[in-house]
Order: sequence, then structure tokens, then C-alpha cells
Amino acid sequence: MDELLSVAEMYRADQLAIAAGVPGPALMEAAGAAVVRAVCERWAPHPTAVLCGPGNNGGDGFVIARLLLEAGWPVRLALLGTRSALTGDAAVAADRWPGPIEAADPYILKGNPLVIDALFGAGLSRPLEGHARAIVEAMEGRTVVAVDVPSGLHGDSGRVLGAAPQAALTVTFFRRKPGHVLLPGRTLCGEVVVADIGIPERVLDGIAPQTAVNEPSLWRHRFPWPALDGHKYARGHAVVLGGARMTGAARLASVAALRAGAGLVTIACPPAAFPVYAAGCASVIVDPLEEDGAFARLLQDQRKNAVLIGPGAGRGAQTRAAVMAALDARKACVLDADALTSFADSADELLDRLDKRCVLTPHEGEFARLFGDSVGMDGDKLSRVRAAAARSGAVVVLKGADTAVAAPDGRAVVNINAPPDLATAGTGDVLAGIVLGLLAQGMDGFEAACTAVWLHGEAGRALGPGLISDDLAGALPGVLKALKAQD
Ligand SMILES: NC(=O)C1=CN([C@@H]2O[C@H](COP(=O)(O)OP(=O)(O)OC[C@H]3O[C@@H](n4cnc5c(N)ncnc54)[C@H](OP(=O)(O)O)[C@@H]3O)[C@@H](O)[C@H]2O)[C@@H](O)CC1
Ligand SMILES: [K+]
Repeated sequence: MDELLSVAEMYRADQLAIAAGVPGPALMEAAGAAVVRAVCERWAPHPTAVLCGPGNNGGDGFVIARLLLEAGWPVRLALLGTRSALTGDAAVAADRWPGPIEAADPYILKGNPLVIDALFGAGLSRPLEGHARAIVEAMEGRTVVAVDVPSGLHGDSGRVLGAAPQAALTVTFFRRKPGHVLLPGRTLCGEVVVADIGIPERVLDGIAPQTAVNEPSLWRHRFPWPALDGHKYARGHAVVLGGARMTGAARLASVAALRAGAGLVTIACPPAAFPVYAAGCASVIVDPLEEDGAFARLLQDQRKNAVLIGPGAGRGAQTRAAVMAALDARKACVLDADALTSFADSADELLDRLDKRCVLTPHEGEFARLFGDSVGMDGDKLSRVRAAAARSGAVVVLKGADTAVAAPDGRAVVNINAPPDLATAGTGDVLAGIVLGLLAQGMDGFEAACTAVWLHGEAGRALGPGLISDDLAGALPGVLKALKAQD
């Protein structure tokens, strides 16, 4: 599993490693050596400027400078702050640096050296200002290797505090932090290498990380592959509420639910729209809702076990009533788009009714409308999605290029396989449909959401540039086949 450790958890990992008998200076030496290894694998000896900060990130810098010098590289080292202010492991590392210590001024970057950015790492505590900021800004346009994180990037949030350089390579230690995968951090890090510095894996038992990169090892063992003696009803009967006008959305979702493995999919729609839906995918059942209350009656069929409401549903009382009918019927639910926005003025009415079999799939705008009052929009993506899941009791998928998924019990993942080509109309409807198809097959809400987000990203990658949302479901069989081959 690819855990993501918060800054606090990373400090705890260091402490537990030291308590287990790995000396702090050995960790710093290993960290520096790992950076040098990664640098030497990518560049030939090259004039290099190592910029060291006042803490242990700077200590890593002193180790790096010494090892590069020993390897025959032309190295200059500059320190932000004074040598006498260095303490602990960083002071030990500085003692072992045989060369001069220059002041960290932009002039040290003259001649365009390779820059090793060891100014600030996990200990960044406030926005960069003044001198620190000036030296970070002077790195712009140069080849930067970041130690742990690009200085100024916060390891928990992925946000820039003041300024941060664009790195070509970031070498971090033991495990990545959320800031390496959340935007804009992920972009600023460039290539990320995770180095083993001798922290024993078992320290994770004492940390019990709740955050991970979304990858198949988290949920593959629960994927509902059809059984040889199964029949279609064993694979669930999913229902999609179709709207009167924006009919494409429900059609995209229904096909995606089928491709994700649902045994049957029904679109329930206004009678006037029946011809449009019926002319769609032949594998989808279309059921016109002839009279008031017809949707609730349709859901009385116990075999219909999962419901999607939102894509193209229209905003307002009718959609709110449909959501309440699905919740009253105790179905597994996916609520997306208009189903979320319809509760913008009465968020608590919805949030008080949800449970962990409900999956909400908002983008940032929908999230703001539903959770703006309870959770707020100031926190980073991971904190907000976690708070939203805790508030609602539901699984929340906060979409974007760095989609994050949280369960009400505190678990969360960040998804990293989605290509930018997925930023096109209708792809959210497909995602909601995949979640629906997995819920119908009995997957639990959090696992269904994580699986769906990953499958959606892989389908996007398989198609690449030029993809439109109509293509995505058709790419799922190839993605599923490759996933199955990993078993
Ligand atoms: N055993 C270990 O622990 C290992 C740790 N390792 C390495 O240690 C790094 C963490 O080291 P760290 O905790 O010393 O923090 P670090 O990032 O160097 O910064 C702290 C200093 O910066 C200062 N400062 C902060 N923000 C500032 C600002 N905006 N503007 C100006 N100053 C600011 C802050 O000042 P203060 O907030 O105290 O006033 C303090 O002086 C980690 O990223 C990894 O590289 C590896 O060697 C593996 C083993
Ligand atoms: K750094």
C-alpha cells in the first residue's frame, strides 16, 4: 500500500525509527546519499549550488554537498541563516562539510548551476517572505532538485506558502506526503523519487496512516468479479433517474454502470423523454414514470438495489423528492450534479439523512454549495473532503485533477492516474455511473468510489488525447481485463 504520511506522521516515523535504534544522523546521511544517487543517475557532473536552510532540510543539504564533492562534482554551498544557529543533526552535517559556507543570495545561482533546494522541508511553518522568498524566486527557470519538497510547498496541503520553485526532481524519504500528490504540489515536485533511508516499515504500525494514494491494492481483493454460477440478478439492478431535457447525462451513466458490471440497469424517466432514452443503448431498460409517486413505487422492487440521481436530473423540488424517495427506500445511492445542487439552500436536510452507503460526487462548485456552510472552503482538499464525509456520514468524492475520496471513518485517498484529457463534458456522469455499477454489485461505498475513480482514470489514460465521454465506458473492458490479469 502506498500510504501518504502527514508532516506530523512523518516526524513520528522519524522518532519511532530513532527509538528503534536508527540514529538521527544516520537517517540524515541516508537521506543525503539518496538525493545524490538520484542526481547522479540523471545528470553528469555539473556545476551545482546547494542551498541550505536553517533546519534539518538544510542538514540534508550539507550531506548532499559533501557527497557530490567527493564524487568530483564542482559544488558551492550557501546557507540561509548563520552557521552558529544550526543545531542537532544539521550542525553535525555542517561540521563535516569541508568547503566554504557562502551566504544564500541569488548571486550564487550565477552561471546557471544545477540547484539543490534544501532550504525548507517538513518544518515549513509560515509563508516565505523577504530574503527566503527572494532566493526561492531566483530559482525560477533553473534546473532544481528539491530535497523532500520544493521549499515553500506545504507537505500536508500541497499549497504554496509565499513562493516555491518548480522542481525537475523531488527526492522524499520513506513515504510521500499529501503535498506531493495534491495540486499544485504534484506539478511543482516534478518527478518524485521516494527513497528508503532506513526507517523500518514496522513504524507504520504505530502510526496507522489513514491516507493513501488510490491504487488497486486498496480494493482489488474486493472487486466483484462475476461468479461462474452467477446470474444477472446476483450482479445487482441499478436505477438511474433520467431527466426531461439533458438526456445525455443519464445515458452515459447507465452504460457506464453496465460496463462496470451491474447485472441490469434501468433508466426511470419522464414519459415525454421515453423515446429518446429508448433509442439509446439497447442493453439499458427504460421505464417511463407515468404518474406522481411512480419513482418511489419503482424502488419498492427489492432487486433494484442501487440508485443514481443527479446527472441531467434538473434542479428543484422534483429532484429533491426523488433523492428522499431513494433514501427512504434504503438503497445504496450515488448523488451527483443536480441532486447536490438541489439542496444548496437546505443542505442540512440532505446531510442529516445520509449514511456510508451513499456516495456524493461533487466537483468544487457543487461541494461549495453543499458543504460551504458546514465545512467551509478554506482548508486544503484532503481536509475538506474528510470533514465533508464526517459531517454527512457519506462517502465523498471531491472531483478534480487530484480527486480525493473520503469515508466517514476518516480514511481518504488521493487519485493520481487521471489524465487532463478527462476534463471534458460528461466524464463526471460516466464516473457516477461506474460508482453506481459497483454499488449495485454490493461493493461498499468507499471501496466502490475508490475503484470507480481509478477505473475512470485508467480508461482516460487508455484513450488519451481526443477522448470524449462517450468513449469512456467502451474503454472499461480493456481496463478491467488488465486489472483482472493482476490477480
Ligand atoms: N531525523 C529527521 O528528522 C530527518 C529529517 N530529514 C529532513 O529534515 C527535514 C525537516 O527538518 P526540520 O524539522 O528541521 O524542518 P526544516 O524543513 O528544515 O525547516 C525548519 C526551519 O525552517 C524555519 N522556517 C520554517 N518556515 C520558515 C519560513 N517561512 N521562513 C523562514 N524560516 C522558516 C524554521 O524556523 P522556526 O519555524 O523554528 O522559526 C526552522 O528553523 C525534512 O524535510 C527532511 O529534509 C531527513 O534528514 C531525514 C531524517
Ligand atoms: K526543500
